Amino acid sequence: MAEYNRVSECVGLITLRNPPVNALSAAVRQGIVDTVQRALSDPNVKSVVICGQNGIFCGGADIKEFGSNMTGPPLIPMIHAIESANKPVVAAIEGSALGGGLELALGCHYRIAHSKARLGLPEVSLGLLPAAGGSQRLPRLIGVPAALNLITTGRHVTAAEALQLGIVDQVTDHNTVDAAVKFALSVAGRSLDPRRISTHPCPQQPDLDALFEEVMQKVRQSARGAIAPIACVQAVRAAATLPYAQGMERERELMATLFTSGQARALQYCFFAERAVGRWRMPSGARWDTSKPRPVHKAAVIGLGTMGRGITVALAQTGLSVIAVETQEKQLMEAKQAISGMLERGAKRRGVAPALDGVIYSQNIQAVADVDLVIEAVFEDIALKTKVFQQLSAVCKPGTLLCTNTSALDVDQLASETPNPELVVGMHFFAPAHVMKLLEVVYGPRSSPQAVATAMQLGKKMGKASVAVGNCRGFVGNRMLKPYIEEAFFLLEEGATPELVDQALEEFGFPMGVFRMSDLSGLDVGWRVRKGDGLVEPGTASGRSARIRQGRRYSPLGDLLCEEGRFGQKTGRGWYQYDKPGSRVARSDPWLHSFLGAYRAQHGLVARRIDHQEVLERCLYALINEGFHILDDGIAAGPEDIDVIYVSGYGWPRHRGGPMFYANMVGLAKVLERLEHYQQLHPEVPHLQPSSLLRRLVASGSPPIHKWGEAIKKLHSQL
Ligand SMILES: CC/C=C\C=C\CC(=O)SCCNC(=O)CCNC(=O)[C@H](O)C(C)(C)COP(=O)(O)OP(=O)(O)OC[C@H]1O[C@@H](n2cnc3c(N)ncnc32)[C@H](O)[C@@H]1OP(=O)(O)O
Repeated sequence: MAEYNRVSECVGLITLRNPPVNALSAAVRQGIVDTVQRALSDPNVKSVVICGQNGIFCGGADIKEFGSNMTGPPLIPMIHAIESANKPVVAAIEGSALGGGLELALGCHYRIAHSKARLGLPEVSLGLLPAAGGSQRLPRLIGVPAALNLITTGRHVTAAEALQLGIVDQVTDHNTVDAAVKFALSVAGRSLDPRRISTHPCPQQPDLDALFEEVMQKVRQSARGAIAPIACVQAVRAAATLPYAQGMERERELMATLFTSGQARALQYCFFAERAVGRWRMPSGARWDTSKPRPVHKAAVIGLGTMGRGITVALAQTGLSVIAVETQEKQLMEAKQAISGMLERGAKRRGVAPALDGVIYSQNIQAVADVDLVIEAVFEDIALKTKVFQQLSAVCKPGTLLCTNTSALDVDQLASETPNPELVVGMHFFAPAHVMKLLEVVYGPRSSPQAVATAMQLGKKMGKASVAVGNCRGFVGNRMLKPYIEEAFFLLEEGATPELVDQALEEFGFPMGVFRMSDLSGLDVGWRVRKGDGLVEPGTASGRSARIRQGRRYSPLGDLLCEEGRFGQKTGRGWYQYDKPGSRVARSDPWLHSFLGAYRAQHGLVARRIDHQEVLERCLYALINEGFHILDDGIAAGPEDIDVIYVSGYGWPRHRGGPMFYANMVGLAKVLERLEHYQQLHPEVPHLQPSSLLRRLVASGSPPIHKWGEAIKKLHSQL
């Protein structure tokens, strides 16, 4: 709703009230329409101020309403009525003015912002465009290039940048509403014609066609199949080339296409999923809202390899004191130099001072005696990690939380080697740890809720999408990746090439296909794991039996490449070839193609034609199937957890919502039918055997994804 008051005798003050972000719900829109009319019809009111309660102007349209039949007054005429008013209307912007919130402000005649406010048109990140006149007014106000930048990226700008761009008229460090009221009084009675943005022509721009062509090309490249950024460019083009009314019509048409698209649904799902994972719960019943995190002022990182360095930077950038420990002097000095460089570059980018003094370097593990939390990031070796944990248990003050950054080892086993297993959790960072958004917080049966709450809160402070997951081999992300990679290997055996598989996955929207990604991360990583699992055998055997290991189909292709010293980019050869070791541009490698031919001949495999559809179904449905196993096992609390992990850490295209959302969109029955089909063709591949949860969900009528939680509970209680 919107509240109306008269202040300073002749200013009508309208306050948007819809916690937490004053979203423009039907009730708020109705409130604005009513109160604006009231202010305009009151002869004692000379000017109007619109503000939001609780220090936030407005977070935009109410995204929750998008999925339902929208009622209440529409935004466009509401904003138009404000712009057409014959009394000055001033927006008092505190906190955020985003999306429809900024569009409302652009309909006002003046905008006053608090210095800490953020403004933006983030609709593109929800699969939409600013369709309440924003795509038409902003270019008229700030020019085409700046508007294109803001609208196609959805980035939020500070009040200072907004002032510089001309979005706001004044910035204040004081009470914004008071400043806006004072301002409103000062402009009462002035002509409003020049203040109605929709009546302005777009500022002239030389060589408009070339500009739009260049931007469109850039946007198409980075969009990876997302349609909203392209529609945003088209809408701004309409602003630049058409009269306002026709531009609005084009805005409406483009929005109509986007609004009902699967992409908008997926992106809006991601928005809520990212918030839902913060409300974590464990199978024990422990939950986010009943578990109090411990304060963390001082942290330590043990082991300053690539991961440890990134973690140190991520911690220091949150303002924590960090003790960074590396036992070898040379490595410690190298790490210090690298960490300082990363901190300096990060600070420069963010326009702040680097937190160099926040990190203390030491060769001695005793230096961590008084820290609140330790993150161990030594080499992935259970014996080594166990030793470090035992040392930490002896050195640290009582109650220090012990976290392990492992991607594969058993967190429970590690915890059981310490006197206080309740203080142990996994913190699985992704490289580079100061850049990548994802953090899996891994709890074991003995991890205390407080330990989980503390790690989750620290993750949030570091700006990570933190997801609490149970302990199992590979946790959630890597566990699901295994069948995906295995299917890609099998496809090569059956006749595909790395180029074909990668192209199908990249067209789907992954930034890199499985083979280009494997070249980037290093083929030796998986080789080491497979060796540890006793799967690697000398490469001379041939025939089907050579490709069945531990009772299931196995492809030794990756092992054979490693035996050739082809570890990917770092050796200049992998699934592709590179100009030199370390170079990043992958080129097709004729050697690899003849190697595949020889391999198939040796194993009696006849290459067949494989299309993109089969690549997608085999790789993605195998991965999704593992996701259902994970849900059934209670390792992830809900599909949102899996989807946030995949979108934030594994390059799953956000406009497809994550693997479980994608399965829901494709239809669970279809996923089940295709898995059954492939399982019949490949009975020796257990990961193609449909999960029992998937079967049960289909049998119970394929409930929509937001009802899976209930369905899973019900299905479990029936077991
Ligand atoms: C014809 C025209 C038709 C449609 C036009 C659409 C234009 C639009 O306006 S689309 C919406 C554009 N706005 C946004 O994208 C802003 C989204 N919100 C945010 O970026 C942030 O929430 C924030 C406003 C910057 C506040 O951040 P923070 O303080 O970190 O809080 P959160 O945890 O993010 O949010 C708190 C709580 O509010 C819910 N919420 C936030 N924004 C909206 C919204 N626009 N609609 C509905 N609900 C919103 C958010 O989901 C959180 O609630 P949970 O229950 O935790 O999910």
